[in-house]
Amino acid sequence: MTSPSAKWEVRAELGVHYEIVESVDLLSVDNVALLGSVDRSDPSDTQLVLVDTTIDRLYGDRLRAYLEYHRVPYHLVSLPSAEEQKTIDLVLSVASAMNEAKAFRVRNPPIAIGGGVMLDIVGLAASLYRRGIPYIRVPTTLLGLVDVSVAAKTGVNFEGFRNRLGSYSPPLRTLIDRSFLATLPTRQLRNGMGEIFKMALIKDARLFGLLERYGAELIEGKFQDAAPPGGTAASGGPPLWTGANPADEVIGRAIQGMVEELQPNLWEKQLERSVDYGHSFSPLLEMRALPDLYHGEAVTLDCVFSAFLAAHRGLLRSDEVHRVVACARSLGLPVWHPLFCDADALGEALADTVRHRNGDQNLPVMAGIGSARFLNDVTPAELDAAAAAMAELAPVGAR
Ligand SMILES: NC(=O)c1ccc[n+]([C@@H]2O[C@H](COP(=O)([O-])OP(=O)(O)OC[C@H]3O[C@@H](n4cnc5c(N)ncnc54)[C@H](O)[C@@H]3O)[C@@H](O)[C@H]2O)c1
Ligand SMILES: O=C(CO)[C@@H](O)[C@H](O)[C@H](O)[C@H](O)COP(=O)(O)O
Ligand SMILES: [Zn+2]
Repeated sequence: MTSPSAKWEVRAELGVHYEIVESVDLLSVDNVALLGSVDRSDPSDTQLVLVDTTIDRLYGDRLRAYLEYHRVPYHLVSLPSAEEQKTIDLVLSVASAMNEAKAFRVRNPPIAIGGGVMLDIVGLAASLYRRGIPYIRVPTTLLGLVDVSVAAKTGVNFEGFRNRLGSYSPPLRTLIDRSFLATLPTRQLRNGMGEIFKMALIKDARLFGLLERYGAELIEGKFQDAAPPGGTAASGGPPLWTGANPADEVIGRAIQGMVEELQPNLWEKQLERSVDYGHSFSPLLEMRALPDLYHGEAVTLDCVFSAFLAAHRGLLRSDEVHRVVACARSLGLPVWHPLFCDADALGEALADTVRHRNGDQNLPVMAGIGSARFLNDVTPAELDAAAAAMAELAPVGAR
């Protein structure tokens, strides 16, 4: 029936809509945002809730009480969550939990509550289960709130490579509640600041100013203060924040920046992505350094290293480089690491990133504070020069 020249074509559009919604005190029994986000048209459906073990320890009792108060039959599964455990094995454990909870194709989506690791694992499992079911994200870390909250991507680490297995699978909805940050350890708050710092450097000079002025105080107050921290009195100037308080403005601007950058290029057909700033050398080096470096710390090191590359090209003045380094330090983030001074490791990391970017460097670099451009011709000599500049930041004993 078919001649050798016969040909059929299939074209389809993949429309997508999801939302990131703030809802304060999600686990209060009066707050129905959590259950209102899932289709519970049959109240006898078992609600699958996946949490990380720390969240279970800290919030498990409240969560169970919340579900029981609303008479929701539930299957609550608690999974370990650390970068070293972000593997396909845990994705399969989540798929088993979906079977146990008798998950539907669309109805009654699973709810994932935890940091970026947990959300990535559940997101990938949801994209595989029945070839894709919806899910709800509830980030509980700062990094989760400002970055994973908006992302369409899921992923797990594989054979020493970061997010080597993954999918594009946005959630149905992300619920944002910064009250979870009250229990987050200081180093994890700093870690989340790493991604906010990245966004400020390439897109939002005002956000950078807010970080310089209020960043350290926000970390100290775990982003909980309703009133502005004492920046006004301490610095003598008028307050910089314009929203209800600096915590909301910093989180809000970071999320808004992600939405603006991701929405026009959600499926990453365009591989020049400014949100890849801080993610050019770090993916491989972060994995090599495990468990020493958290993701946001590795991103910060890459941001500082790439600032030296930009300065070498005349895209950044020395006073701007100085502000970048000083701001990272004020946030308690690292500005030096031996792997970022190792030209061979840096070259290897860039080579893998070039493969990820389909053969081009597409290296985002700062062009002044708050804007970016892309380089495609960075040489090994430039990597050496930036590595040498980074080595100058080493603590005296480490030089
Ligand atoms: N999908 C995406 O596009 C995307 C975007 C950015 C980052 N990520 C991924 O996110 C991961 C990093 O996420 P992370 O920084 O949230 O780390 P994480 O998920 O490992 O969480 C950090 C630690 O904090 C604990 N924790 C979580 N919430 C807490 C709370 N409220 N109180 C006390 N402890 C709490 C966790 O149990 C964990 O021990 C990386 O694997 C990264 O690749 C994914
Ligand atoms: O780390 C991540 C995603 O894992 C985000 O912070 C970030 O904005 C970007 O999505 C990165 O550019 C990483 O992309 P990829 O290397 O995982 O493809
Ligand atoms: Zn990141």
